[in-house]
Amino acid sequence: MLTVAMPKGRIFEEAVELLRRAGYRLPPELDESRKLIIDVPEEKMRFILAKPMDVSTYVEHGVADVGIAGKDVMLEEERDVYEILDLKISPCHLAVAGLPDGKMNRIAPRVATKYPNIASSYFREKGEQVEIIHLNGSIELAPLVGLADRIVDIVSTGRTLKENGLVELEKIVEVTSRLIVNPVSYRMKAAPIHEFVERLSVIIGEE
Ligand SMILES: Nc1ncnc2c1ncn2[C@@H]1O[C@H](COP(=O)(O)OP(=O)(O)OP(=O)(O)O)[C@@H](O)[C@H]1O
Ligand SMILES: O=P(O)(O)OC[C@H]1O[C@H](OP(=O)(O)OP(=O)(O)O)[C@H](O)[C@@H]1O
Repeated sequence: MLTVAMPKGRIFEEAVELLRRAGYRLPPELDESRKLIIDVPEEKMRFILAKPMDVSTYVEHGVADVGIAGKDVMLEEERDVYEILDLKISPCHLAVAGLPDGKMNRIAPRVATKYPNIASSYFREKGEQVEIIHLNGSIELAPLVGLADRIVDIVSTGRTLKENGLVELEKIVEVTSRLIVNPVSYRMKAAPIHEFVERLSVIIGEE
């Protein structure tokens, strides 16, 4: 039995579609129900549905053998897991953004973000002193109301920035979803994990 930690939310649909294209027969229950644990005995799989930011926690602790997590989460959390495949789904990027004429007059400009670790190391490497303000969402609000001078956030279509009169200033890193594996499971369940990776690799290679 392989336990797969799946991210609820925007990655979920694409991830399930990828698995189905790889030939896994997954029941409609997976897409439709509110259950958080779904067993698929005919595929010898169990799916656990977690918040995207938490998937790597389940995999690191070994309660899931494998999981699907955004590269943004992997960079922010630095978990003890193997990242073994770029699934190339849910593409977006992390960027610094702000008001077009936003001045940075403070000694340590304020940067609002859901990604405090990524943001601090980015500015540290640039040699810029900033004050990080950790928010949980609606990051674009912060510069509009004067809470922050800049934001570090995900950009996909760019619509949220545009509709809030903000501009992208610097691209930090491209983001796609990754297949991650618990190091112990990687050894103990080598055969099913290799088969899983192989079947997904074939599908990704086709694109
Ligand atoms: N436009 C986007 N905004 C945010 N995340 C995106 C976007 N496009 C792809 N992603 C990927 O999706 C993941 C986040 O998914 P989602 O927004 O469903 O979860 P969340 O951040 O927990 O959302 P919420 O807290 O709003 O429920 C990110 O880790 C990232 O890899
Ligand atoms: O470039 P876009 O296509 O507009 O996508 C980017 C936006 O989507 C995400 O927010 P989300 O919808 O998850 O809401 P949140 O701010 O509450 O996290 C992200 O934090 C940006 O705000």
